[in-house]
Amino acid sequence: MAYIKFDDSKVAQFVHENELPEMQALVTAADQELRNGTGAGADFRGWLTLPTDYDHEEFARIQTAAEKIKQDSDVLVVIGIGGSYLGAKMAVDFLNGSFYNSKPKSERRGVQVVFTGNSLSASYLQELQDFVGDRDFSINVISKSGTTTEPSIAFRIFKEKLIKKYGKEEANHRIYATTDAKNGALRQEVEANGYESFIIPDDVGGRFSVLTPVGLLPISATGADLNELMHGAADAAQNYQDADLTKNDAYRYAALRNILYRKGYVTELIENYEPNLRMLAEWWKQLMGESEGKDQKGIYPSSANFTTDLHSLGQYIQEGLRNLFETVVKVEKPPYNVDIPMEADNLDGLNYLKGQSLNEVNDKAYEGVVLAHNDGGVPVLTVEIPDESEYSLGYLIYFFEVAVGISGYLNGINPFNQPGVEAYKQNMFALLGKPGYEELAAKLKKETD
Ligand SMILES: O=P(O)(O)OC[C@H]1O[C@H](O)[C@H](O)[C@@H](O)[C@@H]1O
Repeated sequence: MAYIKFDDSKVAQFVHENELPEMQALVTAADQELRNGTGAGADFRGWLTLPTDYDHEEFARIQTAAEKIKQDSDVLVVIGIGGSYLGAKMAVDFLNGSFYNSKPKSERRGVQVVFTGNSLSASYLQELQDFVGDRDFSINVISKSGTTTEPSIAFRIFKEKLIKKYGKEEANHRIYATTDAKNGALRQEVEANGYESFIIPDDVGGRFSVLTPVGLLPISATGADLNELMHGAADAAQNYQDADLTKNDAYRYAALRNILYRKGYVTELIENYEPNLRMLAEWWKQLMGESEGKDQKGIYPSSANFTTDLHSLGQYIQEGLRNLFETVVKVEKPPYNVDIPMEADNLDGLNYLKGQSLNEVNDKAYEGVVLAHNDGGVPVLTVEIPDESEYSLGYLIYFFEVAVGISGYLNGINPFNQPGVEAYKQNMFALLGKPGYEELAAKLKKETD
């Protein structure tokens, strides 16, 4: 029995029975490109074997660092953007629920973990500084390139606060840097100041890096079990190796989304029924969007959070432009369940729910939505995980990572680069007067005059 249950029965009416078998030859070719390194971007496949092939000494050092942070800090300020933010935030929320940071210390397994450096909002930065206040804190600054503007600015601000509070020497012991082994400004700062540092492997791109120190230190600071997380990913790596579409659900997912894409279903909505999975969608959107949106093609990855968004986007999904398909990430057994109280006067008429728990009501909502959206012309895929454990999260991460690798090759692109994200940065640097950008600045000035 598969650990993740992948249900594609609700795309059956949109996909002819020949279509999936017809994809097999292409999937087999994509699998070979991915496994043998003959496809584009082959230098960035480190995530494929990462769940078993990682630096165990560093892994232990991460856990030691997390213990130290738990001893000497109330808050860990995690600074990063894109792949150096989304995976960590997604995992922290997934594993600890919606109110982790608000819980009293005695009810938390770790320190409060807050995130910044993921926008250029002065207000957010100020509010976060106020939130940290006079309490003890440490910083985990994360940047693969070590040169990204948003985290660099946030780091300067929180570093200043840290130095003011503790003095330079103690501050240096409270900064944990996760970056490239050799390159980038952050690595230089590590060398100069002796921060404890962790390495983002060269062959793992940012959006595939959640199981590297990028995600592991923030996750560990909340007290979550890193071994179980890696164990889940390792089992997934083992179980999603067969190129046979009847045996590999991650590959089947990749094939089906390409079949749907070619029929005009060009937008995929990732959906959940649990608010602490909201950031899973944000992580997934970078994974899919940066991997697949290139060469003027690719599925547009979007999201909806249910049942919340049934009351906002539901109308569009049901009856709007028919270019959508849905992928639901469903949790079979969420961590909690709640009974709905019965009232003698039944003024709100809810007593018909007698004997049904809130999780059962949520499940019925899911079933009702799938049927309605299917009737409305929307194909629905479901990826069901048993629970919200570390093991399940590791498994799920790997499911989507391997799926996007195959999916990208099926669509004839390099799933592992992201050339397009540089375009705006050049303009921004020129407009801000960064040295080396004088020529572009003059050109932009002419265009805007
Ligand atoms: O980790 P960093 O080098 O700071 O990069 C953070 C992010 O910024 C970029 O713009 C890339 O598009 C992302 O792939 C990356 O995850």
